[in-house]
Amino acid sequence: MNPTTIFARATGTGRAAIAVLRLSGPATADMLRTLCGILPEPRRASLRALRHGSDLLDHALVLWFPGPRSYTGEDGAELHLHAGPAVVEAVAEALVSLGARPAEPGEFSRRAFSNGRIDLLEAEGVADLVEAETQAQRRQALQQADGALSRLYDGWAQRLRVLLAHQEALIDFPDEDLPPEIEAALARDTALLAEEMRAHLLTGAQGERIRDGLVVAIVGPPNVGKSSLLNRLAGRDAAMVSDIAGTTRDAIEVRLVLADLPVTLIDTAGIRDSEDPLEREGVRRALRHAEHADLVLRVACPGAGMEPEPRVPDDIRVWNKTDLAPAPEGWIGVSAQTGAGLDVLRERLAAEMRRLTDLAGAAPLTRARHRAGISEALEHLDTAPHLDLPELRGEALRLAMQALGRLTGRIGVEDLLDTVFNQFCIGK
Ligand SMILES: Nc1nc2c(c(=O)[nH]1)N(C=O)[C@@H](CNc1ccc(C(=O)N[C@@H](CCC(=O)O)C(=O)O)cc1)CN2
Ligand SMILES: Nc1nc2c(ncn2[C@@H]2O[C@H](COP(=O)(O)OP(=O)(O)OP(=O)(O)O)[C@@H](O)[C@H]2O)c(=O)[nH]1
Ligand SMILES: [K+]
Repeated sequence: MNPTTIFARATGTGRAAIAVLRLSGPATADMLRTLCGILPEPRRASLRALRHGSDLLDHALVLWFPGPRSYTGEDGAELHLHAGPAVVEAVAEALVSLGARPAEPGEFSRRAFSNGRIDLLEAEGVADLVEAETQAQRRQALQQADGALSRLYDGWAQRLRVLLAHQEALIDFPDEDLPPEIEAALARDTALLAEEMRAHLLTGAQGERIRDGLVVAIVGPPNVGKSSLLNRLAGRDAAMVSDIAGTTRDAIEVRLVLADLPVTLIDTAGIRDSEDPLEREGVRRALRHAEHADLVLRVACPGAGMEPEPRVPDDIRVWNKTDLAPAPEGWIGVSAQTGAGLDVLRERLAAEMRRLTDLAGAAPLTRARHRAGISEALEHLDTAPHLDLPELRGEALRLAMQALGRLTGRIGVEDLLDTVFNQFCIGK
């Protein structure tokens, strides 16, 4: 059955000069002929009057992409319109009356996937590229969209295929005089592959931090200036400041970009013993945030009790209110009031964040889906050597291969496609 021809606005809906409608599907050529009179030259921007019946809709730049040399692999087109909502609406209505329907989120990329233009990992990379807000996210997304993870996983699947062939040779000729080295080599190569996967799993910590952002919690006793510090770092008055101890009850989160990386700064309730149930809950949450954060800023100041809670070595110790008294040895001295020392603190934070996201050039896994797939493959590889029967060892290798195949989408993923593509925005 022919797929329906779909269309969507590919550009944003804010006030703008140009709006791009993209089309994909077998009726594209007919629709262009109806709207423009003739088909424009392939892949060249042509200025055309768009008409529907007697109605002149717009003067637009029109691009015609005959399949399979198109993003989706189907016939496709782009209409670069004047962005007035009434213009876009008129053209959309004309397309619907010609048999097209609005696309679902991610439907263009889903068709590109179905037509073998991109695999699932590349599609996810494209989705991340569309969402990228920081330069680190852009680089990582582009790398994945360009197939870096696909090549890695395909390479592993290929090695597994060879191992499986050797394993099957052992099954088919059990009494044959296969050199005993084969069995040993198989075990060794399987273990080697498993080690590479284990190392790759570790990159997920960095990859997911780059994609989702790092969490930095600001903790310490009441009134040391945690909220003041958050406001300084955020560059705006996000959290309330007062000289009343226990001002911040629930955590306050601010998103910002530091060292090209997305970071969520969390201001937490001042940690102290309190009878007030609300404040106690605030303290409980503060401790939980500190525990789950990628980095913790431990704040203290003159006169405040120091380090009532256990301190983790990676914590950054910040001494606030240096306008009142200098910082002791081993603390970064700042004044949230005057701004003194803030640059040093930002640089230290940036350095720690770079350390937590450093990949030394490796392509990291970037999603829980990847972590789950690699973990599954790894489990099978780790089990294989402990199975007595060569048939079972072969089956374990096959299952590991399948887990990798589901990551690229090369095998058995129908059930998974909705989850992956529904996360896309419309028009992608
Ligand atoms: N106007 C516009 N800008 C865009 C896109 C688009 O579709 N339209 N893209 C959409 O995501 C991105 C560019 N990526 C693209 C990837 C493949 C093809 C494509 O048509 N590929 C064909 C033909 C290549 C060629 O002309 O030589 C192919 O690979 O066969 C187009 C865009 C970003 N910018
Ligand atoms: N002198 C001086 N006062 C500061 C500085 N930073 C904050 N303060 C003052 O210290 C008091 C407490 O500041 P907050 O930012 O509310 O402190 P907090 O740690 O968030 O307090 P809680 O929410 O109660 O835990 C306020 O009166 C601030 O104006 C500083 O660098 N120097
Ligand atoms: K306070």
